[in-house]
Amino acid sequence: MASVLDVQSLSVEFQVNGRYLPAVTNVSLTIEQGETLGLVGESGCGKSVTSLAITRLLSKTARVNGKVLFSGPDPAQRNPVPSSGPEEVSARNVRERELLTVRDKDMQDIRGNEISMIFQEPMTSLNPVYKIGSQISETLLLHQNISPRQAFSQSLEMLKKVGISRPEQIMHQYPHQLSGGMRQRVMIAIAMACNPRLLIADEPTTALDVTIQAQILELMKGITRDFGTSLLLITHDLGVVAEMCNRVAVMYAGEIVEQGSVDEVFFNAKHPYTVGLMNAIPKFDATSKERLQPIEGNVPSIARMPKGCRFAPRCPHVMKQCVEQHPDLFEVENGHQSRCWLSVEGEA
Ligand SMILES: Nc1ncnc2c1ncn2[C@@H]1O[C@H](COP(=O)(O)OP(=O)(O)OP(=O)(O)O)[C@@H](O)[C@H]1O
Repeated sequence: MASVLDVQSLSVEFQVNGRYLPAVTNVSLTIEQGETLGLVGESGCGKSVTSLAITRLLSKTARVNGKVLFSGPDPAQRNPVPSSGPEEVSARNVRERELLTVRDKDMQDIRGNEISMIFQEPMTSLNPVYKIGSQISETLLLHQNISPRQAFSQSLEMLKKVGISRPEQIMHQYPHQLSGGMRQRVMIAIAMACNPRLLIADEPTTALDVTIQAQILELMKGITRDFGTSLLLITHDLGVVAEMCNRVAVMYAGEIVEQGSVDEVFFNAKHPYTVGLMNAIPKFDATSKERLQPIEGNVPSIARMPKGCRFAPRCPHVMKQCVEQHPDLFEVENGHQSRCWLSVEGEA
């Protein structure tokens, strides 16, 4: 079966003062059914722009190239009632569509229904003037051919699934009456209400304190597993990737610089940027006296991208070739790729 998401050579440029500047360059990635792909990198590396390009939510100043193939249920065959298990999901009749060229109306139907999104701050995504119950029901009524009464009872079920205690009362409350963690649970309920094939979560726990973060991640892991949903998890936190993901793509200055299985990339990191990110993680092991090693320097501005390797100005292993020639993504081992001249066979 085709990948749920197959992004091919995606590039995004923004028009700024009459010039087009590259925010995302030649990004290719795939996500299989039920798989979680982590997209990591420092602030400004292009993670959010990539997800907004996939969902066609970029501003009008953006120029997008490439292909975003999404394999979702054939609209004509879609089961109007959300299923509750992976078996039903895989049995759906799927059809591949290219999201950058589908009609706006079709894209609106895909968003929230077949592809859902969760963002960092739930307060900005929830509408402060509507009760929780109406906000979940609204998603169901928009995408599924059901009555308001059915939508209400399915919303209640979803609140139970995301572990909200007293769900009957919460249905009648407003977002400001809930804690941050509960609001994020509600966002997950809304995102999963229509049983999407793909969930995109952009820093979903960054605004929460650590114990709540762990609970929300655990919830997302459980619910995507139960529903058979694929997950694109955007984060700057490698600990979250280790906990949640099957595969990881590391972004730097708008490009993927390394990707592969989490084990391969974590235990056999090839790109000096990935190694730098690993060394910058605090270690809490009592015997460790190592100091944190931040990566010196900053991500280049999209207005001044280096000509060769974009990481060259910060790289501890920089060579003449790196400054002059832009490296491709080289295959290191089966499915493990690194955009570094040192990864070319014979040079490592
Ligand atoms: N509308 C826009 N116009 C011009 N530049 C933009 C626009 N949106 C994003 N950018 C630029 O694109 C680059 C990538 O931004 P993006 O938000 O994707 O980074 P990110 O990796 O998600 O960072 P963060 O973790 O801080 O959200 C940045 O340099 C950003 O300034």
